[in-house]
Amino acid sequence: MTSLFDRLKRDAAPEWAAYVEHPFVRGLGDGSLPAESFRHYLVQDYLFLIEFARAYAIGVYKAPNLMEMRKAAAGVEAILAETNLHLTLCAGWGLDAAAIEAAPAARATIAYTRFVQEAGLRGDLLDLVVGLSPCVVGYAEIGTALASRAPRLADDNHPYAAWIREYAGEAYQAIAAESLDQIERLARDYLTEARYPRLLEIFRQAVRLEAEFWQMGLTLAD
Ligand SMILES: Cc1ncc(CO)c(N)n1
Repeated sequence: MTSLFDRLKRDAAPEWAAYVEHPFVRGLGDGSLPAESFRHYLVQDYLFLIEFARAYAIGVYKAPNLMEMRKAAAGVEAILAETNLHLTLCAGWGLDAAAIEAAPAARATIAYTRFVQEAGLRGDLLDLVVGLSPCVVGYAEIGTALASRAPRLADDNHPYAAWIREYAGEAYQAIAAESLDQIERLARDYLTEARYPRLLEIFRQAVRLEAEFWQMGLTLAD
């Protein structure tokens, strides 16, 4: 049987392609992305991760049992740990945590984080994890694709090597695999055909908001 995640991805195929093959992603891969766009994106992504961790934390509250509660808590930890990459890269540009946190959130950042928080508050844990899945699973897919394609990644001349290595790396791939397991586990207990269209709508919107996040970085939008 098709997994819930594969079904969602197939039913939102055009939106998924627009996300994982966005021009920003192409620029990351071949190194042609303007440094200014990457910096704007990364500062916003730091702000994103703080609010995204808050969305994950809703999963701790919504967990139907202790095992799911522990998994959700580990998810919060993993998202918060991801900010270390951002702090390392930002330190190279003379930006510390206080400076990044003082930056105003862009509308794309607010739209995406508030959308997933609200989907989780309104629904159950399955609604929440479906809304969170394009993030972790998508970046794992993008990281793997870029690492296999990117020229010059082996030497350190590639301007975005650290970013690509982080998301292609074993630790991040393991987090994405956990996330997929969690969706399928919850689907077994809570998925009905009647609620599938609503889950697809949450998924589709989250994927669109991911593409808009890249677009915000590319165009330096506030
Ligand atoms: C916008 C966005 N989506 C996904 C991830 C992966 O955690 C991230 N860091 N930022």
